[in-house]
Amino acid sequence: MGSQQYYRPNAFAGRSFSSYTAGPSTPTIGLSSAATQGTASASGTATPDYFQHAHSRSHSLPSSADVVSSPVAEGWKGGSGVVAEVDEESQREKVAAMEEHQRRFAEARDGLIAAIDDTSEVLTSLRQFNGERWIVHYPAIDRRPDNPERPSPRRAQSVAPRKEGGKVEEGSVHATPLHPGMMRCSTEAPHHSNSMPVSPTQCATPNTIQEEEGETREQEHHASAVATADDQSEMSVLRLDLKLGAAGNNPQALVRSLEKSSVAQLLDERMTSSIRQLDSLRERISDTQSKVLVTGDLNAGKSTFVNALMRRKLMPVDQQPCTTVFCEVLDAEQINEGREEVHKINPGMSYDVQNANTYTRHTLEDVEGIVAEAEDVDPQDAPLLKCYCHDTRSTQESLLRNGIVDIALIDAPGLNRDSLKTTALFARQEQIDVVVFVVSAENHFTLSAKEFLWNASNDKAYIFIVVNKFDQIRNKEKCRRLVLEQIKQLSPRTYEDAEELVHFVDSSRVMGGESEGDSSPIGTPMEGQKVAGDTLATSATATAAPSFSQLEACLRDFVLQRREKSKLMPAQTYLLRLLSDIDFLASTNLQVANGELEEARRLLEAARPALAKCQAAHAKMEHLLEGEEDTVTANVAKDAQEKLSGAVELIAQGRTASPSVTLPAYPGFFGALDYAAEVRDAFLRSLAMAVGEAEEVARGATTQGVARIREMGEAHLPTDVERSGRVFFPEKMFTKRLARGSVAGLGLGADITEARMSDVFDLPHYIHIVTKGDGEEDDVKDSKRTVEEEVGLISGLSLGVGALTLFGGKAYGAKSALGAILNFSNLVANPTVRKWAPTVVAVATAGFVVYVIHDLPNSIPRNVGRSMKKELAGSVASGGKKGVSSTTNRQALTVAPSSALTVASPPLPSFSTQHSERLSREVRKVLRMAGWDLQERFRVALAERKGQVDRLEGQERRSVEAIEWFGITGEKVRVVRGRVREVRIA
Ligand SMILES: Nc1nc2c(ncn2[C@@H]2O[C@H](COP(=O)(O)OP(=O)(O)OP(=O)(O)O)[C@@H](O)[C@H]2O)c(=O)[nH]1
Repeated sequence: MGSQQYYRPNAFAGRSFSSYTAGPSTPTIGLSSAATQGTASASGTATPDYFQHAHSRSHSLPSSADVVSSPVAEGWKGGSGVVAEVDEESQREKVAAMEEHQRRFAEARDGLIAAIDDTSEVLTSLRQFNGERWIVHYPAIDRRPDNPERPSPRRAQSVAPRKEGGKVEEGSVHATPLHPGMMRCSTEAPHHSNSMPVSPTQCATPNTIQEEEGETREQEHHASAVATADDQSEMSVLRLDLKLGAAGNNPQALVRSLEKSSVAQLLDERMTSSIRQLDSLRERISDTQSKVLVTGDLNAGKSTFVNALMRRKLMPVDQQPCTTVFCEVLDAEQINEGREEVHKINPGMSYDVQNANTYTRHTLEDVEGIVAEAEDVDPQDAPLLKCYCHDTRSTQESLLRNGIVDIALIDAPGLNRDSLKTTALFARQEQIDVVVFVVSAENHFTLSAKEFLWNASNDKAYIFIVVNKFDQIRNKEKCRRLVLEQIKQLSPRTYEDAEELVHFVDSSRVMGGESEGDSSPIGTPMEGQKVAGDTLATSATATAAPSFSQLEACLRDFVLQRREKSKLMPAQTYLLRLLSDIDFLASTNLQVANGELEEARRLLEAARPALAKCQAAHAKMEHLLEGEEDTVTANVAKDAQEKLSGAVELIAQGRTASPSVTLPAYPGFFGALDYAAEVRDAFLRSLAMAVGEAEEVARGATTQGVARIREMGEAHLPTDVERSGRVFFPEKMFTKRLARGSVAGLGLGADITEARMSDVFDLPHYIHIVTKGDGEEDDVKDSKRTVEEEVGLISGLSLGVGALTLFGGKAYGAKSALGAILNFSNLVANPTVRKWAPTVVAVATAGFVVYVIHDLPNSIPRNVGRSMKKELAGSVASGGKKGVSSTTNRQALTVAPSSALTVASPPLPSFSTQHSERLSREVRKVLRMAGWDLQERFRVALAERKGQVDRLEGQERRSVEAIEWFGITGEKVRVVRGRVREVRIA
């Protein structure tokens, strides 16, 4: 066996690691037996250098106990010098193997620590990615059978597919060969973390073949644990524990029913707890200390056993149950700067040896008092003691100072109903590497013991069992058989390794043979022991019986081997499971992201052109709408203007604006004024008819406009956009005319219907005819003439006629009057005329009056028409005197009472302009509404398309990012996973 070979646990099985030097300060080969030491010195093969280049805590040759207990050594005992040389060679090999073992342990530990750090980093960034940039998909969502588009990502992508019989299929990327045995192991995953590779057979028969078999078995054992951790068909560490409500039986259904964000939130919590777990694993594997919990039935001799291991009386021993505290025995030399003392942890404090506030100091002698004080305390509140003491034995013999690892021995209270739970909880703590169960050979296993063992073996698989007080048993074989049978039931694994793990001893004998209690004070080193630093001189009383020495040797092996198993393997198993989960998550999410990217790009191929098309259609439609609105409105306005202007012209000529309205019959001279009123009414009705006709034309034009807008919608709106269901009712248009209460809603004042004298005798008109000789009037001048002026003209003309008769008279109106005077003067200058003038004038006047009266049926409509035309023409200037037309509704609102003759008023549009504006306004309103409806549909369609494109672009961006992220992460995880898988735990 060369120094390069891997450490093989079974090579040491049945023997011991119990021979180590005290460290670099004592670089001698610490042979414990004087004879062996002598041989080693004589041969001169043990050089100090050998240990110095290796480990600070190097190991040496086995102790005498080893030699005595080893079957090989038994055969060599008392042999020749050749035998001694072989022995020396064998020890050297052991040392070399142990060094290699330590090196490999450190390598494995460092590898796992690095993997823990990497995994923690990956998890942290996954959490961050989950929260900020991507909702991590939980595999159960995507592996639904009803979604064939998303095939289930194969969990075992990096695990060898298995065929019938456990053979590995070709193309497997898994390096570890799988075998039928693995299937069984797979179902017992929890135990593997504590699995003990040493078989009883190998312990008893250390031949080469069996060692090799043992090695193979060990490798397989480890491989199976690794494969089990790797070969998860479901999520394990990051598995969501979904057991809620009706869907509790079907977590996948529950996952699907939950929002993805809720699942991601649950996953985030799971990842957070995994990060915490990684931290604690890191702490645990970095911790150089191993904890050994000594527990068992009441009065079984636990304290005696601890004292025996320490070779000094530390814990109080009594025939009555007495231990009520958890007392952790530690090496003062290594941990407490060589000071022997007891730290009683203050309740509720987390112990820190550097922080004196977390504990109170006591002496070793105080332990008995503390234990006595705590007798009535609830086990849950049992004090925790840290008991620092020297173990003055050599590293070859001492469990505490073994030269490799710091060990803490914990003396726990005896199991009874009250303390069972507390101790069971304590035993399950991850920090506990080994449980040593002390049972009295006299009582075997009590109910509490069975319950504890049953539970503990689930968690720890292997329990170290000390059957104490064996000296009290007469029929030892029977006792041994019965106890082993019980162990077989309670902890099968322990039973399998019974030779290593079950020891029948008499602890009290180690302590000087005082099985009925020792009266020596607590803390007293045993006879033959000296204080720390002194060379050990083992006395006859301090030498344990062979069976106890063998127990110690096995316990040391067990603890040291367990240390590696219990510290590293859970970390490796956990890491592999976690990394497998992350890898699974990464590949699932990679698939999902690829699917989403593909989907986003496929949909974008259609969505982007659809958006562009919609935008273009919208722009075009806006332009068309504007044109349509303007065209229809302008046409309507023009038509109305023409129609109504024509109507007003007809009225001005004394004709009705509509053929369907006829003038009333003339009632005679005495009814002339009433006739004028009826004519006015008829004209107004005809005007209303004309307005109605203009409105009808506008309705038609609007209906056509609305239809064209609808057609525009049909032509340009995307096909998937719902069309407007609005129905246009043209008859609802123009229900309101200009002013309520005005005549026929024409926006005219009520006084327009009232007849006036000028309707009957339009003197200014007559004067105009007389003076100008034509029937036309100066509209502008007339329009400026006020009511008062007209009244003056009428009276002036009457008076003028009188004056013509009387050749005298008063002043009469302006220009016409002056013209008359001039004509009259010319006539008067002629003597013939002067002679006949009165007669001629009288006849002419009479004839004129007769003519006027006779022409009234014709002149009244004309007078009324002219008058109305003026009123309908509107005002053309502002700030002028208010005319008759000021009585229109609009002017009535803006012009002050008649007393205010000069007011600033806006120009009043004509009747036809008002109505054409009104019509065009309403038409524009209707068309705008129709257009607005279409615009709104376009707006919604555009927003939808824009939103869809934005969403898809976001999905595309996120998917690309996720693909990159999960690709890199998956790769990283696989690398870390490969590294973890390669870690070989001895
Ligand atoms: N004959 C014999 N007596 C023993 C042995 N070990 C312990 N005793 C005696 O058994 C009694 C109880 O021993 P302890 O060590 O106090 O037992 P314990 O399990 O620590 O007791 P609690 O912690 O109080 O449950 C004492 O009187 C011891 O002297 C042994 O191996 N042989």
